[in-house]
Amino acid sequence: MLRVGLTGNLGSGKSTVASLFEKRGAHVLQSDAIGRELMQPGKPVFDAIVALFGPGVLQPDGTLDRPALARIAFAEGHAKELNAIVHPAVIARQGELAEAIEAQNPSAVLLVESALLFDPKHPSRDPRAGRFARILLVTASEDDKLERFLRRTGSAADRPEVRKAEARRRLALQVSDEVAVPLADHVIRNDGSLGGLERQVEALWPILADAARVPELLQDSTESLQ
Ligand SMILES: CC(C)(COP(=O)(O)OP(=O)(O)OC[C@H]1O[C@@H](n2cnc3c(N)ncnc32)[C@H](O)[C@@H]1O)[C@@H](O)C(=O)NCCC(=O)NCCS
Ligand SMILES: Nc1ncnc2c1ncn2[C@@H]1O[C@H](COP(=O)(O)OP(=O)(O)OP(=O)(O)O)[C@@H](O)[C@H]1O
Repeated sequence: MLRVGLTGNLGSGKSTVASLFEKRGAHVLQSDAIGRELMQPGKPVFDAIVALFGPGVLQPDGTLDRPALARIAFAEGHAKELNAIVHPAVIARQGELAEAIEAQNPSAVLLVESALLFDPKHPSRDPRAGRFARILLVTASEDDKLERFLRRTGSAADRPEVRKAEARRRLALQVSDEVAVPLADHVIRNDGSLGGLERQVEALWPILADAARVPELLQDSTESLQ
């Protein structure tokens, strides 16, 4: 199986790219979705978040108040503590799901989608060394990222400038395209139409599918890291 880390900043278009690959037969694991699943009441991640941040992060129905948690993480500067709870659990769950996919289909292409594959403090520490044979990066202009993020998220009650400031705070915690491009094996530039995005996916898909089928290619890409 070819394990591909699919990354890019908030609003860059990773999920759109992932679904275009999925249409062609790739398997996709979305870190945000796995994170949400692990943050449900009763899960150890949920308990750890409430123990650390207090009952203020709960809604009246007992589920997590995500906007409240986002304020604590991004506006009040506690993202590091939240990440320390959520990320190891997400990575462990991804490992289990990846193994199950590989057992079913040893020549699968698996895309693991996350905005946070690179550590912003040590961006040159290559995540391929441990988890991925390839890194695929989706880039876009900052204006497009912000505009797409605003279009996709947030309640209509929030003022656009408040949501934009929130998006900028999240972006500041992510590795920039400038730093990530030289670290990636494949780059998809999402700076035009959805048709242009699909054409890039169409061109890359046979390369990834071939690499998944031919074990020597996998071997080559991991050996070059040592
Ligand atoms: C703070 C939370 C509750 C806000 O939830 P919300 O529904 O508003 O956002 P959602 O989870 O859908 O994330 C949307 C985007 O925000 C960005 N983002 C999320 N968490 C982080 C973070 N810790 N650092 C930087 N950017 C982040 C990513 O680009 C992500 O795709 C949530 O983002 C969270 O728990 N974050 C910490 C854990 C994490 O890193 N999750 C993402 C991958 S596992
Ligand atoms: N080239 C494009 N043209 C127009 N709209 C686009 C384009 N690419 C993506 N979008 C739209 O922008 C929004 C954000 O895209 P997407 O959810 O794929 O980004 P993402 O990188 O996964 O974001 P996040 O990290 O916030 O989850 C979606 O509504 C998507 O349909």
